[in-house]
Amino acid sequence: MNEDQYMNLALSLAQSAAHQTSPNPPVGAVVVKDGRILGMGAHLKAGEAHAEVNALAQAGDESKDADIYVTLEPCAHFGKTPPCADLIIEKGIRRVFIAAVDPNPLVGGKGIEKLQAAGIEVKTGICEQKATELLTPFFHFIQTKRPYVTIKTAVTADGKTAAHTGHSRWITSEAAREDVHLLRSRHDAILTGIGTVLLDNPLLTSRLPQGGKNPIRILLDTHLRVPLDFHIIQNKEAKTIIFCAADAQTKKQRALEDEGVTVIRLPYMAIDAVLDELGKMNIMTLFVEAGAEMNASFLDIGAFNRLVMYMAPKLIGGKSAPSSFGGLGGSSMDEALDLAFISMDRIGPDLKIVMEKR
Ligand SMILES: Nc1c(/N=C/[C@H](O)[C@H](O)[C@H](O)COP(=O)(O)O)[nH]c(=O)[nH]c1=O
Ligand SMILES: Nc1c(N[C@@H]2O[C@H](COP(=O)(O)O)[C@@H](O)[C@H]2O)[nH]c(=O)[nH]c1=O
Ligand SMILES: [Zn+2]
Repeated sequence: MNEDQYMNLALSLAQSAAHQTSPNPPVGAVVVKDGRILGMGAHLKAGEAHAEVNALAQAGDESKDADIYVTLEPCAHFGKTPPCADLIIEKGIRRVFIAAVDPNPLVGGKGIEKLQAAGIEVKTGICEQKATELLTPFFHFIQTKRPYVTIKTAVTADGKTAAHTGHSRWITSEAAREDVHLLRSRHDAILTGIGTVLLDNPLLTSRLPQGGKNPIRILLDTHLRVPLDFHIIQNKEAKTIIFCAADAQTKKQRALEDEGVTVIRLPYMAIDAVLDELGKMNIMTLFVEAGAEMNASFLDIGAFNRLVMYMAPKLIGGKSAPSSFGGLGGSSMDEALDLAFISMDRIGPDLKIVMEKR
């Protein structure tokens, strides 16, 4: 195998645990000597061993004079775990191959410096594009202290998210809806608005045949209008946090808190303020599954990173049927927000289109 193949193996290890390392990045590592793989590992949980530690533990004493392939620059600081750069030096590794450099101000470049100072040969940029894609949410979170935001919308081919009556179940197929649940399980939190809750009474859990983590439910409900008997309050399979305005009823807040709900009052209900709060809670990835008005408030300030659109080959029509983004909207196409198409896949009879904001 060549450098790229070993790095691709490390990347697939990182990818396999990508949804469980938050707020740490997903990282994979492979230890190789004379064409033989001596150890491989991924970072599995924040606060636990880093990928390099797991791979070097497997390689044991044979690590001396071996090569290590790691998808992110080895850390050089004491976080919850000791620095990987020191361990790599201690184990007598000969060469270190790195995919992406860590933008974390604590780490960036320091790991490489330490390794080179110890006479270890370091080569960076192997499969860098793939590694950077996988690390995008983490890099965004580290640099902005806000979650990486994915908006999901399900539309008919004429762009509607419901009939003009509000009826919407279902637009997309079982298969597409299961894919949504997979996405939910890959996110730390899922956000919706009181409009969607009053219309759909959603559970917002990830109900997958193979199981999966339930994201924390985030509800923006300015005046605490959510009925106490709704699923988002009564269902205890996931935590629910409600953001409301400073003048919301304290009686209702107490009743919600008695149900185990966390209520956070904001001086002003704005997406920026919510994202800052979620960043402070170490929520690295946020999934927005809401209605046109909520989506429009994210669009107005460009506060999202990715848009996942599920499109069904159906036409419903209706001049007042809702679409994915409401609000006032831009007044000329020059004001349109430019995205880029990242992928387009078929899921059952539907399309899954992923776009990213540049
Ligand atoms: N109407 C459709 C969707 N509608 C999604 C709604 O916004 C709402 O989040 C869901 O109904 C949530 O329900 P629960 O969490 O499963 O209880 N989403 C989809 O992907 N396809 C559709 O056809
Ligand atoms: N997960 C990971 C790294 N993560 C780096 O270390 C920071 C977390 O440190 P700690 O709190 O000790 O877990 C994280 O913000 C990122 O900069 N580094 C690595 O060498 N290998 C790993 O597998
Ligand atoms: Zn480390």
